[in-house]
Amino acid sequence: MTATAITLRVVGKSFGDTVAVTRLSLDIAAGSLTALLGPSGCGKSTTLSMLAGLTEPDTGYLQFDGDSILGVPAERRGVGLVFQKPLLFPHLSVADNVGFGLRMRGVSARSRALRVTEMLDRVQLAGLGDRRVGELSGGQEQRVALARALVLEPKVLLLDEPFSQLDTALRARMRTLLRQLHDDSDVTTVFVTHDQAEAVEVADTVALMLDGTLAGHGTPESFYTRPESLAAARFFGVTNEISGHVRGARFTAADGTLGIPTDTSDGPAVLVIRPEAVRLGGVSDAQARKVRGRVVGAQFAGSHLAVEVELADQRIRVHAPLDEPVTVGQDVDVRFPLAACTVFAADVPTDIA
Ligand SMILES: Nc1ncnc2c1ncn2[C@@H]1O[C@H](COP(=O)(O)OP(=O)(O)OP(=O)(O)O)[C@@H](O)[C@H]1O
Repeated sequence: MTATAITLRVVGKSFGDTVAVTRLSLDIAAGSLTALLGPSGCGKSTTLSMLAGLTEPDTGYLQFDGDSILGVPAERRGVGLVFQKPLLFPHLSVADNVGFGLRMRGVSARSRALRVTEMLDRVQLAGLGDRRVGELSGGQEQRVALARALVLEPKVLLLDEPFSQLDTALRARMRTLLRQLHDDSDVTTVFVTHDQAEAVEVADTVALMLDGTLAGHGTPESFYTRPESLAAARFFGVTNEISGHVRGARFTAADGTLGIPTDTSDGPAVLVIRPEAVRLGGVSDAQARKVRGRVVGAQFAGSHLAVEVELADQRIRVHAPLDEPVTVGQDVDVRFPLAACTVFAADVPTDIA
Protein backbone atom coordinates (compact mmCIF):
# COMPACT_ATOMS: atom_id res chain seq x y z
CA MET A 1 0.00 0.00 0.00
CA THR A 2 1.34 3.44 -0.87
CA ALA A 3 0.71 6.41 1.37
CA THR A 4 -2.17 8.80 0.79
CA ALA A 5 -1.82 12.55 0.16
CA ILE A 6 -4.51 14.82 1.57
CA THR A 7 -5.63 18.07 -0.06
CA LEU A 8 -7.88 20.71 1.47
CA ARG A 9 -8.88 23.69 -0.68
CA VAL A 10 -10.71 26.80 0.56
CA VAL A 11 -12.58 24.66 3.05
CA GLY A 12 -15.14 26.43 5.21
CA LYS A 13 -17.49 25.29 7.97
CA SER A 14 -19.78 27.34 10.18
CA PHE A 15 -22.13 26.33 12.96
CA GLY A 16 -24.87 28.94 12.95
CA ASP A 17 -23.08 32.26 13.40
CA THR A 18 -19.85 30.62 14.53
CA VAL A 19 -17.24 30.34 11.82
CA ALA A 20 -15.21 27.26 12.78
CA VAL A 21 -13.08 26.94 9.64
CA THR A 22 -12.65 29.46 6.86
CA ARG A 23 -10.75 29.41 3.56
CA LEU A 24 -8.52 26.58 4.77
CA SER A 25 -6.14 25.32 2.08
CA LEU A 26 -3.56 22.76 3.07
CA ASP A 27 -1.57 19.97 1.41
CA ILE A 28 -0.70 17.11 3.73
CA ALA A 29 2.10 15.05 2.23
CA ALA A 30 1.62 11.31 1.74
CA GLY A 31 3.12 9.41 4.66
CA SER A 32 3.78 12.50 6.77
CA LEU A 33 3.04 12.84 10.45
CA THR A 34 1.43 16.26 10.50
CA ALA A 35 0.49 18.10 13.69
CA LEU A 36 -2.60 20.25 13.29
CA LEU A 37 -1.74 22.82 15.93
CA GLY A 38 -3.57 25.81 17.32
CA PRO A 39 -5.25 27.35 20.35
CA SER A 40 -8.63 26.20 21.63
CA GLY A 41 -11.47 27.03 19.26
CA CYS A 42 -9.30 27.62 16.17
CA GLY A 43 -11.07 24.88 14.20
CA LYS A 44 -8.69 21.92 14.53
CA SER A 45 -11.28 19.35 15.62
CA THR A 46 -13.74 20.54 13.00
CA THR A 47 -11.06 20.09 10.33
CA LEU A 48 -10.27 16.59 11.56
CA SER A 49 -13.94 15.74 11.68
CA MET A 50 -14.35 16.86 8.04
CA LEU A 51 -11.45 14.63 6.99
CA ALA A 52 -13.02 11.75 8.92
CA GLY A 53 -16.39 12.22 7.26
CA LEU A 54 -18.19 13.05 10.51
CA THR A 55 -18.84 16.64 9.41
CA GLU A 56 -19.39 17.89 5.86
CA PRO A 57 -17.81 21.23 4.89
CA ASP A 58 -20.03 24.10 3.70
CA THR A 59 -17.54 25.17 1.04
CA GLY A 60 -14.34 23.99 -0.61
CA TYR A 61 -13.15 20.51 -1.35
CA LEU A 62 -11.26 17.64 0.27
CA GLN A 63 -9.30 15.00 -1.58
CA PHE A 64 -7.38 11.84 -0.81
CA ASP A 65 -4.80 11.24 -3.55
CA GLY A 66 -6.59 13.67 -5.85
CA ASP A 67 -10.00 11.99 -5.49
CA SER A 68 -12.78 13.94 -3.81
CA ILE A 69 -13.96 12.46 -0.53
CA LEU A 70 -16.96 14.77 -0.23
CA GLY A 71 -20.06 12.70 0.32
CA VAL A 72 -18.03 9.51 0.87
CA PRO A 73 -19.31 7.97 4.14
CA ALA A 74 -16.86 7.86 7.03
CA GLU A 75 -16.59 4.06 6.97
CA ARG A 76 -15.54 4.09 3.32
CA ARG A 77 -12.80 6.72 3.63
CA GLY A 78 -10.16 4.32 4.97
CA VAL A 79 -9.63 6.50 8.00
CA GLY A 80 -8.65 5.41 11.51
CA LEU A 81 -9.75 7.64 14.38
CA VAL A 82 -8.42 8.11 17.89
CA PHE A 83 -10.02 10.62 20.22
CA GLN A 84 -9.12 12.22 23.53
CA LYS A 85 -11.20 9.56 25.26
CA PRO A 86 -10.52 5.97 24.18
CA LEU A 87 -14.26 5.12 23.72
CA LEU A 88 -13.73 1.39 24.17
CA PHE A 89 -16.51 -1.18 24.57
CA PRO A 90 -16.48 -1.79 28.35
CA HIS A 91 -18.07 -5.24 28.15
CA LEU A 92 -15.48 -6.59 25.69
CA SER A 93 -11.93 -7.78 26.35
CA VAL A 94 -8.92 -5.88 25.04
CA ALA A 95 -8.54 -8.34 22.15
CA ASP A 96 -12.23 -8.13 21.23
CA ASN A 97 -12.07 -4.34 21.26
CA VAL A 98 -9.08 -4.37 18.94
CA GLY A 99 -10.61 -7.03 16.71
CA PHE A 100 -14.07 -5.46 16.59
CA GLY A 101 -13.64 -3.73 13.23
CA LEU A 102 -12.14 -6.87 11.71
CA ARG A 103 -15.14 -8.87 12.88
CA MET A 104 -17.49 -6.31 11.29
CA ARG A 105 -15.57 -6.82 8.06
CA GLY A 106 -16.12 -10.56 8.25
CA VAL A 107 -12.49 -11.49 8.91
CA SER A 108 -12.28 -15.07 10.19
CA ALA A 109 -11.71 -15.69 13.90
CA ARG A 110 -8.34 -17.31 13.21
CA SER A 111 -7.02 -14.50 11.07
CA ARG A 112 -8.46 -11.96 13.49
CA ALA A 113 -6.65 -13.53 16.41
CA LEU A 114 -3.35 -13.40 14.52
CA ARG A 115 -3.74 -9.77 13.51
CA VAL A 116 -4.92 -8.68 16.96
CA THR A 117 -2.01 -10.45 18.66
CA GLU A 118 0.44 -8.80 16.29
CA MET A 119 -1.16 -5.40 16.81
CA LEU A 120 -1.15 -5.72 20.61
CA ASP A 121 2.52 -6.51 20.37
CA ARG A 122 3.14 -3.36 18.32
CA VAL A 123 1.40 -1.15 20.87
CA GLN A 124 3.32 -2.86 23.70
CA LEU A 125 0.30 -4.64 25.15
CA ALA A 126 1.45 -8.18 24.40
CA GLY A 127 -0.24 -10.69 26.71
CA LEU A 128 -3.04 -8.35 27.80
CA GLY A 129 -5.60 -9.46 25.20
CA ASP A 130 -7.83 -11.23 27.75
CA ARG A 131 -8.03 -8.27 30.13
CA ARG A 132 -11.25 -6.38 30.48
CA VAL A 133 -10.81 -2.78 29.42
CA GLY A 134 -12.02 -1.55 32.82
CA GLU A 135 -8.83 -2.99 34.31
CA LEU A 136 -6.53 -0.88 32.15
CA SER A 137 -4.66 2.34 32.95
CA GLY A 138 -5.31 5.49 30.91
CA GLY A 139 -2.18 4.94 28.83
CA GLN A 140 -3.10 1.30 28.16
CA GLU A 141 -6.60 2.33 27.11
CA GLN A 142 -5.18 4.75 24.55
CA ARG A 143 -2.89 2.01 23.26
CA VAL A 144 -5.96 -0.17 22.74
CA ALA A 145 -7.62 2.71 20.89
CA LEU A 146 -4.53 3.07 18.69
CA ALA A 147 -4.42 -0.68 18.06
CA ARG A 148 -8.13 -0.74 17.20
CA ALA A 149 -7.61 2.01 14.63
CA LEU A 150 -4.40 0.63 13.12
CA VAL A 151 -5.41 -3.03 12.89
CA LEU A 152 -7.76 -2.02 10.05
CA GLU A 153 -4.74 -0.68 8.12
CA PRO A 154 -6.23 2.76 7.46
CA LYS A 155 -4.86 5.00 4.70
CA VAL A 156 -5.11 7.93 7.05
CA LEU A 157 -4.85 7.99 10.84
CA LEU A 158 -6.56 10.95 12.54
CA LEU A 159 -5.92 11.67 16.21
CA ASP A 160 -7.66 14.39 18.21
CA GLU A 161 -5.65 15.36 21.31
CA PRO A 162 -5.18 11.63 22.03
CA PHE A 163 -2.81 11.95 24.96
CA SER A 164 -4.07 15.10 26.62
CA GLN A 165 -5.63 13.24 29.56
CA LEU A 166 -2.41 11.44 30.44
CA ASP A 167 0.32 12.67 32.77
CA THR A 168 3.45 14.31 31.36
CA ALA A 169 5.80 11.31 31.51
CA LEU A 170 3.23 8.95 30.00
CA ARG A 171 2.40 11.47 27.28
CA ALA A 172 6.06 11.56 26.26
CA ARG A 173 6.13 7.73 26.02
CA MET A 174 2.91 7.69 23.98
CA ARG A 175 4.35 10.26 21.57
CA THR A 176 7.37 8.03 21.01
CA LEU A 177 5.08 5.05 20.44
CA LEU A 178 2.96 6.98 17.96
CA ARG A 179 6.07 8.04 16.05
CA GLN A 180 7.21 4.37 15.91
CA LEU A 181 3.82 3.11 14.78
CA HIS A 182 3.73 5.81 12.12
CA ASP A 183 7.26 5.12 10.90
CA ASP A 184 6.57 1.36 10.69
CA SER A 185 3.64 1.89 8.33
CA ASP A 186 2.61 3.90 5.28
CA VAL A 187 -0.19 5.67 7.07
CA THR A 188 -0.57 9.42 6.67
CA THR A 189 -1.11 10.71 10.19
CA VAL A 190 -2.79 13.94 11.28
CA PHE A 191 -2.46 14.71 14.95
CA VAL A 192 -4.47 17.51 16.56
CA THR A 193 -2.88 19.30 19.49
CA HIS A 194 -2.93 22.73 21.14
CA ASP A 195 0.54 22.14 22.61
CA GLN A 196 3.34 23.50 20.43
CA ALA A 197 6.01 21.54 22.33
CA GLU A 198 4.08 18.32 21.63
CA ALA A 199 3.66 19.23 17.96
CA VAL A 200 7.37 19.90 17.56
CA GLU A 201 8.34 16.70 19.33
CA VAL A 202 6.08 14.28 17.51
CA ALA A 203 5.51 15.66 14.02
CA ASP A 204 7.64 16.02 10.90
CA THR A 205 5.32 18.76 9.63
CA VAL A 206 3.30 21.34 11.52
CA ALA A 207 0.18 23.05 10.21
CA LEU A 208 -0.68 25.97 12.48
CA MET A 209 -4.32 27.08 12.56
CA LEU A 210 -5.39 30.44 13.97
CA ASP A 211 -8.93 31.78 13.77
CA GLY A 212 -10.16 28.95 11.58
CA THR A 213 -7.51 29.14 8.92
CA LEU A 214 -3.92 28.22 8.15
CA ALA A 215 -1.33 30.53 9.73
CA GLY A 216 1.79 28.54 8.91
CA HIS A 217 2.86 25.19 7.47
CA GLY A 218 6.30 23.64 7.46
CA THR A 219 8.87 21.70 9.44
CA PRO A 220 8.87 22.28 13.19
CA GLU A 221 12.21 24.09 12.83
CA SER A 222 10.81 26.51 10.27
CA PHE A 223 8.41 27.91 12.87
CA TYR A 224 11.41 28.90 14.99
CA THR A 225 13.74 30.07 12.25
CA ARG A 226 11.32 31.45 9.61
CA PRO A 227 7.82 31.96 11.03
CA GLU A 228 5.27 32.87 8.35
CA SER A 229 3.55 35.52 10.42
CA LEU A 230 3.91 37.47 13.61
CA ALA A 231 0.99 35.51 15.06
CA ALA A 232 2.77 32.23 14.21
CA ALA A 233 6.00 33.48 15.83
CA ARG A 234 4.06 34.44 18.96
CA PHE A 235 2.25 31.13 19.14
CA PHE A 236 5.64 29.41 19.22
CA GLY A 237 6.44 31.10 22.49
CA VAL A 238 8.86 33.61 23.80
CA THR A 239 10.22 35.80 21.07
CA ASN A 240 11.69 39.29 20.86
CA GLU A 241 9.80 41.88 18.87
CA ILE A 242 11.71 44.98 17.89
CA SER A 243 9.72 47.77 16.36
CA GLY A 244 11.05 49.95 13.57
CA HIS A 245 10.47 50.44 9.89
CA VAL A 246 11.50 49.14 6.50
CA ARG A 247 12.82 51.44 3.83
CA GLY A 248 14.49 50.25 0.65
CA ALA A 249 14.66 46.56 1.64
CA ARG A 250 16.27 47.37 4.99
CA PHE A 251 14.83 47.13 8.49
CA THR A 252 15.95 49.83 10.92
CA ALA A 253 14.98 49.73 14.59
CA ALA A 254 13.22 52.73 16.12
CA ASP A 255 16.52 53.83 17.68
CA GLY A 256 18.21 53.90 14.25
CA THR A 257 20.27 50.72 14.76
CA LEU A 258 20.40 47.25 13.11
CA GLY A 259 19.96 47.67 9.33
CA ILE A 260 18.75 44.15 8.51
CA PRO A 261 18.17 43.23 4.84
CA THR A 262 14.56 42.19 4.20
CA ASP A 263 12.09 41.82 1.35
CA THR A 264 9.22 43.20 3.46
CA SER A 265 7.56 46.28 1.90
CA ASP A 266 8.37 49.81 3.07
CA GLY A 267 6.53 50.97 6.19
CA PRO A 268 6.26 50.33 9.94
CA ALA A 269 7.62 46.89 10.74
CA VAL A 270 8.51 44.46 13.50
CA LEU A 271 11.66 42.37 13.63
CA VAL A 272 11.29 39.02 15.35
CA ILE A 273 14.19 37.06 16.78
CA ARG A 274 14.13 34.26 19.32
CA PRO A 275 16.09 34.67 22.56
CA GLU A 276 18.23 31.61 21.82
CA ALA A 277 19.39 33.11 18.51
CA VAL A 278 20.72 36.38 19.94
CA ARG A 279 24.44 36.33 20.82
CA LEU A 280 26.20 38.29 23.53
CA GLY A 281 29.81 39.39 22.89
CA GLY A 282 31.73 37.33 20.38
CA VAL A 283 33.72 38.42 17.38
CA SER A 284 32.57 40.62 14.47
CA ASP A 285 30.66 38.73 11.86
CA ALA A 286 29.43 39.97 8.48
CA GLN A 287 26.40 37.70 8.87
CA ALA A 288 25.23 39.46 12.04
CA ARG A 289 24.38 43.00 13.14
CA LYS A 290 25.75 44.39 16.38
CA VAL A 291 24.19 46.84 18.83
CA ARG A 292 25.34 47.91 22.29
CA GLY A 293 23.27 47.02 25.30
CA ARG A 294 23.40 46.67 29.06
CA VAL A 295 22.58 43.52 31.02
CA VAL A 296 19.73 44.28 33.41
CA GLY A 297 18.89 40.76 34.51
CA ALA A 298 20.40 37.26 34.47
CA GLN A 299 18.63 34.18 35.81
CA PHE A 300 19.58 30.51 35.78
CA ALA A 301 16.92 28.70 33.71
CA GLY A 302 18.06 25.05 33.68
CA SER A 303 19.45 24.67 30.18
CA HIS A 304 20.54 28.29 29.75
CA LEU A 305 20.95 31.67 31.38
CA ALA A 306 17.88 33.87 30.82
CA VAL A 307 19.39 37.31 30.29
CA GLU A 308 17.56 40.57 29.91
CA VAL A 309 19.39 43.27 27.97
CA GLU A 310 18.44 46.91 27.66
CA LEU A 311 19.03 48.40 24.23
CA ALA A 312 18.61 52.12 23.44
CA ASP A 313 14.84 52.14 23.86
CA GLN A 314 13.69 48.59 24.58
CA ARG A 315 14.56 45.41 26.40
CA ILE A 316 15.18 42.05 24.81
CA ARG A 317 15.58 38.54 26.13
CA VAL A 318 18.64 36.46 25.38
CA HIS A 319 19.29 32.80 26.21
CA ALA A 320 23.00 32.62 26.89
CA PRO A 321 25.07 29.48 27.48
CA LEU A 322 25.37 28.67 31.18
CA ASP A 323 29.13 29.18 31.11
CA GLU A 324 28.85 32.69 29.62
CA PRO A 325 30.32 35.27 32.02
CA VAL A 326 27.32 37.61 32.32
CA THR A 327 26.92 40.14 35.12
CA VAL A 328 24.06 42.52 35.75
CA GLY A 329 25.10 46.09 34.91
CA GLN A 330 27.66 44.97 32.34
CA ASP A 331 27.75 46.66 28.90
CA VAL A 332 27.70 44.09 26.09
CA ASP A 333 27.76 43.73 22.33
CA VAL A 334 24.47 42.15 21.26
CA ARG A 335 24.59 40.33 17.93
CA PHE A 336 21.62 39.62 15.73
CA PRO A 337 22.51 36.86 13.22
CA LEU A 338 20.83 37.83 9.93
CA ALA A 339 19.61 34.28 9.31
CA ALA A 340 17.64 34.36 12.59
CA CYS A 341 15.88 37.68 11.92
CA THR A 342 12.41 37.80 10.38
CA VAL A 343 10.71 41.10 9.56
CA PHE A 344 6.94 41.57 9.31
CA ALA A 345 4.87 44.59 8.36
CA ALA A 346 3.62 46.08 11.64
CA ASP A 347 -0.03 46.31 10.69
CA VAL A 348 -0.76 42.57 10.85
CA PRO A 349 -3.47 41.39 13.26
CA THR A 350 -1.87 40.70 16.59
CA ASP A 351 -4.69 39.12 18.57
CA ILE A 352 -4.25 35.37 18.73
CA ALA A 353 -5.73 34.73 22.15
N1 LIG B 1 -21.10 21.03 16.62
C1 LIG B 1 -20.86 22.33 16.86
N2 LIG B 1 -21.88 23.20 17.06
C2 LIG B 1 -21.65 24.51 17.28
N3 LIG B 1 -20.42 25.07 17.31
C3 LIG B 1 -19.37 24.26 17.12
C4 LIG B 1 -19.54 22.86 16.88
N4 LIG B 1 -18.30 22.32 16.73
C5 LIG B 1 -17.41 23.33 16.87
N5 LIG B 1 -18.05 24.50 17.10
C6 LIG B 1 -17.43 25.82 17.28
O1 LIG B 1 -16.52 26.01 16.22
C7 LIG B 1 -15.31 26.61 16.68
C8 LIG B 1 -14.13 25.69 16.36
O2 LIG B 1 -14.24 24.54 17.17
P1 LIG B 1 -13.22 23.32 17.12
O3 LIG B 1 -13.67 22.30 18.13
O4 LIG B 1 -13.04 22.87 15.72
O5 LIG B 1 -11.89 24.03 17.60
P2 LIG B 1 -10.59 23.37 18.21
O6 LIG B 1 -9.45 24.16 17.68
O7 LIG B 1 -10.56 21.92 17.98
O8 LIG B 1 -10.76 23.70 19.75
P3 LIG B 1 -10.62 22.71 21.03
O9 LIG B 1 -9.17 22.37 21.13
O10 LIG B 1 -11.08 23.58 22.16
O11 LIG B 1 -11.51 21.54 20.75
C9 LIG B 1 -15.50 26.87 18.15
O12 LIG B 1 -15.95 28.19 18.30
C10 LIG B 1 -16.59 25.88 18.53
O13 LIG B 1 -17.32 26.37 19.64
